[in-house]
Amino acid sequence: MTASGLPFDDFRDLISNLRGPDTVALAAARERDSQLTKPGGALGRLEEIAFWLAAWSGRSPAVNRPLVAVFAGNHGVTAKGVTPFPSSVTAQMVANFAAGGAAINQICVANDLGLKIFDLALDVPTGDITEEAAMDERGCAATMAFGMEAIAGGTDLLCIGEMGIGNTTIAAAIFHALYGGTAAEWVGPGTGSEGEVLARKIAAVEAAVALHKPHLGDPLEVLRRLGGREIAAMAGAILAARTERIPVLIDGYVATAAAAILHAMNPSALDHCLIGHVSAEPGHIKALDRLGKTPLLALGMRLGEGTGAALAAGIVKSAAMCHSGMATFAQAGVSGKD
Ligand SMILES: O=C(O)c1ccc[n+]([C@@H]2O[C@H](COP(=O)([O-])O)[C@@H](O)[C@H]2O)c1
Ligand SMILES: Cc1cc2nc[nH]c2cc1C
Repeated sequence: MTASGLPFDDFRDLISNLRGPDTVALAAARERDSQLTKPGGALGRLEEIAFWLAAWSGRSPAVNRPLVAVFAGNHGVTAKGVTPFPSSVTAQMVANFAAGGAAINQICVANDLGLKIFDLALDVPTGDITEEAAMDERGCAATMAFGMEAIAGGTDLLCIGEMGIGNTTIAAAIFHALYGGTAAEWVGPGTGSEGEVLARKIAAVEAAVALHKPHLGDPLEVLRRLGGREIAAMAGAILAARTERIPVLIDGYVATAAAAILHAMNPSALDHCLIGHVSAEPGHIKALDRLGKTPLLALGMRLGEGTGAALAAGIVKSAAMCHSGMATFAQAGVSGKD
């Protein structure tokens, strides 16, 4: 935070001055790929992933310390009856993550990924977005800064995930504010809302966007007013990864809402990110279209926790291993094309 400026000023500066891809590392990766023992292009999107790793890490493609960061927050809007589960489940699931009992724990073990959980003042839900701003500017900026620290321990592939009862309402409000359309277009079942709960969810998203409308031209105001702490922290983590040359995998509908805030500020802000999977939440594919992103996986999942990103990390690891470990035609004595 600057001594004189407003809390958001440093983020605005950072986002408007992002560095681009490392074109030297990218060219070297393309050159090596052309020599590997396979027909050119035969590894399909795995080759593109290896090039993406080179461009955004600035090194030869490698994934040695992949990390899943899961950010957890609670939301005042749950008072409006927008989700079938009580907010207490957020802290209970954080305890389950710590004990190793959640889906994300198993996927991390299966793919040899590190896992860190960041819980964000779960006892103090953010403001109910249908009545007030979720956060004040200082709190929102401080939470983004906290998210930036997620990579302090070091990683070379960051998977972004979240846990927060009520946060599919929050994500829908963010997408509705950024991309327009109707509230109903962006609202889906989340953990399983239907009937009256779903109707209240649509009404809450409509009411929140109407209340804050005059301020929603500024994406950081969308984040502050309609977001939540885990959304702000994910935005901070994605941004910090860019400045530290760490490629990022984004999870589902909710994590994508955090990414969309950065993209609205600078359309190149997500160039170091791939989308791990498309969630079953119906608004996700529409949001990905707006971001110009093609997800790696489509498994009908709608859990959150970073599970879709973590599964995709297995593919990214394989892409890096093929690139770094395969023999060249010359090394293996395999004949090239006539
Ligand atoms: O990100 C997704 O694609 C996604 C889709 C459906 C549900 N979720 C998870 O479900 C929780 C929020 O759902 P809800 O119904 O309480 O708004 C939260 O913990 C999310 O991680 C996440
Ligand atoms: C049990 C449960 C686990 C979750 N993991 C992510 N969101 C979740 C929501 C619920 C309700």
